[in-house]
Amino acid sequence: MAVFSRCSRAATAAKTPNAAAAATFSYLIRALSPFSSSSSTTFDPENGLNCNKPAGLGILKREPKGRNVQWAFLGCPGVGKGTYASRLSNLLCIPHIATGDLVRDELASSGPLSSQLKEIVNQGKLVSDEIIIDLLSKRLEKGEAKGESGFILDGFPRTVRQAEILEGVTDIDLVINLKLWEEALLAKCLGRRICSECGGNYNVASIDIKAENGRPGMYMDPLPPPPECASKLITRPDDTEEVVKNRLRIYQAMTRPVEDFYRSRGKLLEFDLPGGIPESWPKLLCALNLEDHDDKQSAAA
Ligand SMILES: Nc1ncnc2c1ncn2[C@@H]1O[C@H](COP(=O)(O)OP(=O)(O)O)[C@@H](O)[C@H]1O
Repeated sequence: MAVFSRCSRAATAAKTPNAAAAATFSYLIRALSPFSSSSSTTFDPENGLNCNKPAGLGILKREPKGRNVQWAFLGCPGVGKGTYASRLSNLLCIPHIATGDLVRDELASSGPLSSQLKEIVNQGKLVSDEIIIDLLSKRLEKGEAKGESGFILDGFPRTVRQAEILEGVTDIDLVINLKLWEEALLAKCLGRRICSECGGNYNVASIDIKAENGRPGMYMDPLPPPPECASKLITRPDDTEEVVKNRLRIYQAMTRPVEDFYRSRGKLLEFDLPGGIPESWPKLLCALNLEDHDDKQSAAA
């Protein structure tokens, strides 16, 4: 609650995004910089990636800043931000923080924001910058208390104002912009299933787009649940056709400009997904100058 008050004060007192940032994220400056040495993944120009896992890990060759990575994923609903952010989080041993998950946790908690959020999310609209920053701040604060540092953000920033606030308090290393053909996005959102018990994410959609007009075809296998989850699958209430189409429209209006924000700062990595996980994961690793010698994740795709 203390963080929420600080956030509200900052939002009303500050006139510019950066001024708002300084107040709103004041504790984040303490939380994120300098990085704690207790973390599990660090960039080291001499030795590359230093991770607790002893062998078979990626060797990170870029961003030798001597601290944990701070990356963010951009991309339309259904593109696979969660899938690839979670894989990179496992590989690099840094937290994957999805603001959509924070919103859903808040919804499930029946806290004071719950009914307000339910209406917004179920219509496919964006939650206010103040609320989302408050949820993210609390998550980072909790992580800091556990010794976490560095992060892979998924679903944040989604507005230029969020990007400005984030940029005002920390130096994001890289923003990965995942791209997929629009006809696949809708099908992937509609095919999304979640295990109500373990929270695992699966997809029943089988994407088969035929080649046409010089454009190659694309095939993406479904991502079936393991037998123990098969009878417990649920669909997100905001994954209906009408709401997904609205989310796609809102992405174009509100989040597309965030791409330009990072492009102009030389931080945007554009990545066209070539297909499903087996084709895309190795190519993404390559684009990031990462290696995964112990790629059990693809086998479990
Ligand atoms: N950064 C954000 N700003 C505003 N609203 C957000 C943000 N992140 C998540 N949300 C809310 O949570 C919902 C679900 O987010 P997410 O799981 O990231 O969806 P998607 O699969 O569409 O990328 C969004 O439609 C929006 O209402």
